[in-house]
Amino acid sequence: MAKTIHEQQCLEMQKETEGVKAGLQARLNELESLLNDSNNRVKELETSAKSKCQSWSMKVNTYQSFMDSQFHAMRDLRFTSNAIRQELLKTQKSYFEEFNLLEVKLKALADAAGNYREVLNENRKLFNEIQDLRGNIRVFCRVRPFLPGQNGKQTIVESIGDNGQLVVTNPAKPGKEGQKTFKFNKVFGPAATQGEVFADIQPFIQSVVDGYNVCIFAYGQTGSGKTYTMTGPNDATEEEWGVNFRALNNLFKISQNRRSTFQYEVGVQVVEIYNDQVRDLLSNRTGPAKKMGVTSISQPNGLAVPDASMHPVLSTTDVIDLINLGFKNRTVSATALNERSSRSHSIVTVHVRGKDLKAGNYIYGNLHLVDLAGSERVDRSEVTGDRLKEAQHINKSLSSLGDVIFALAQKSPHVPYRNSKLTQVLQSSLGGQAKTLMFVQLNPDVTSYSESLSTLKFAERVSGVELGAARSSKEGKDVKELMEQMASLKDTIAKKDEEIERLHLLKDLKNGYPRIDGEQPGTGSLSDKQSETGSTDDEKSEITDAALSMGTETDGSAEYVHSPEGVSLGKPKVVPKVRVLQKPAQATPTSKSESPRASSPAIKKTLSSSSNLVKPVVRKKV
Ligand SMILES: Nc1ncnc2c1ncn2[C@@H]1O[C@H](COP(=O)(O)OP(=O)(O)OP(=O)(O)O)[C@@H](O)[C@H]1O
Repeated sequence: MAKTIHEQQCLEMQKETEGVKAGLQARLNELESLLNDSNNRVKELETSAKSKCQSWSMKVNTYQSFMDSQFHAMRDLRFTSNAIRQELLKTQKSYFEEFNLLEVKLKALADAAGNYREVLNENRKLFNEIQDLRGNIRVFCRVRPFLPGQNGKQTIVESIGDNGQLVVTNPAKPGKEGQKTFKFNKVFGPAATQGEVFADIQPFIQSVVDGYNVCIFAYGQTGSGKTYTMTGPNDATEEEWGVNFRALNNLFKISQNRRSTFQYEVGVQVVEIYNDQVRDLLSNRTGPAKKMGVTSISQPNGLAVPDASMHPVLSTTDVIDLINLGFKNRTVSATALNERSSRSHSIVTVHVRGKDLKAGNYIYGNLHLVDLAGSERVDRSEVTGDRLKEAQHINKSLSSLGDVIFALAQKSPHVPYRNSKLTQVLQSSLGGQAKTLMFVQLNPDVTSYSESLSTLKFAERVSGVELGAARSSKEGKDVKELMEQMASLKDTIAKKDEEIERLHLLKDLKNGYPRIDGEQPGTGSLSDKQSETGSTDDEKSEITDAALSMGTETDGSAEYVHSPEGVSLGKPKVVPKVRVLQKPAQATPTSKSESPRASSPAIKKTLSSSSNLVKPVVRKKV
């Protein structure tokens, strides 16, 4: 039994052991499979770790090479920055040195700038003094070339000297006998270009910008080239521009050059004087032109014709447009001499106002550019009626212009500006500080000889008596002699001045006395008017008297030539004769020119002492 129990126990234990063994075997299997799984997993992990490791090592390599490159770049940068710093220090040093140098130079410049204005003013003064020394009334002569189709025409011009000498030959008297010599400031031959002519005018334009008044006018018979000189031919190219355009162009150029010191404004008026009436050629008005009044130059704005439209101009193109427009409106008519001849005086007035940018004050200058009407004699033009009236007005105004210039040159105390609208309009630019330049235009054709001679005599009268400062600065025997003559002439003039004063006194006393013929002024006949042209007003008589005292000749011969420089040709010791052909109307009782003073016995005596020297002429010929 015990054995059975034991056996049973053994069996149970065996069973139990087998059970445990089976369990353990299962567990072992399980563990084995787990181990296998783990091994696989480890392998997997190992593979993944390896690949990650590889990728990391690649990344590390990339990073390392990036770091290396950055390091190199940094090193280069450091080098560059060091080099730049060095360069900067060097530049700074050189800048510093240059700044110091600049400071020294700037200081010098500042000092120079301080003196600049003074030097500028001094230069301006000197420039204008040089101009004054040359004489404030200057006469240039220009000989027109023969026109196309005029080949083979005979010229009256014998020779043109560099010194302003012009010799003309009378076609009726060939040889030396028929030659006459004239002297001007300059003579331009037929080949002279517009540019060459302007080169001699330019200093006048500079004077305008410096605050002077300047008058440039062209005088001569119809077709002698007045318009060509002053404006140029129709549709002129820049080469052919006349004085007008070139003057304005130059004016703009000078003002531009001075823009750091002066600010200039330029305005233009264009008027014409026709039959002694002033018309605005740039007016917008339609219909009949408005009559314009002429004021005295004492007007604060300095405008002689305040009613004429004023056009601001900024460029030469503006000027060309305005002048062309103005000239289209000019009064022209057909004459026997020229198919379309200007019968009026055209005046382009340029007003210049310059503001001194430092001082703040203004300077004013004006420039009158005048294309005068043809100066030919009435009978030559074969005109009657209205044309005759035109011609008489032209004659009168041209004579008045001559008288004014003559009186100015004589330093006469009375300048007869009021004798014509022309001289009234130009008053601010004639006399005083003003500078006057006359172009004497000549047609060289022999058929125009007598007109040309009369033109030259007019110019001679204007220029020959001018007593500019230049003469007083010249040395030499001739000049000394001339100075003595001048002194004696001045004495004579002074005596005449006294006489004039006396006459004025008498006139005042006589004021209110009736005219001896009882005729009212202004109702005179044509001949009356011509007498008036030749004589009337007080100033004219005064000038004529003064002129007569110096010796008046009437025969028209030119034995003695007055030169603008005071150098005589031919007979230097002869006292210059002043030719006064427009004699006052001899105090004839019917003349409108008869003034109350002429009825005074004293005055009659004065006039009669000179009246036998001069014949009254229908056309004033100067
Ligand atoms: N220096 C010159 N060179 C070339 N042609 C000229 C010159 N001067 C004048 N002429 C020509 O001569 C002609 C007459 O000139 P212009 O019209 O200027 O005379 P004018 O004196 O003004 O006459 P008007 O009194 O009738 O106005 C024009 O055809 C002009 O082109």
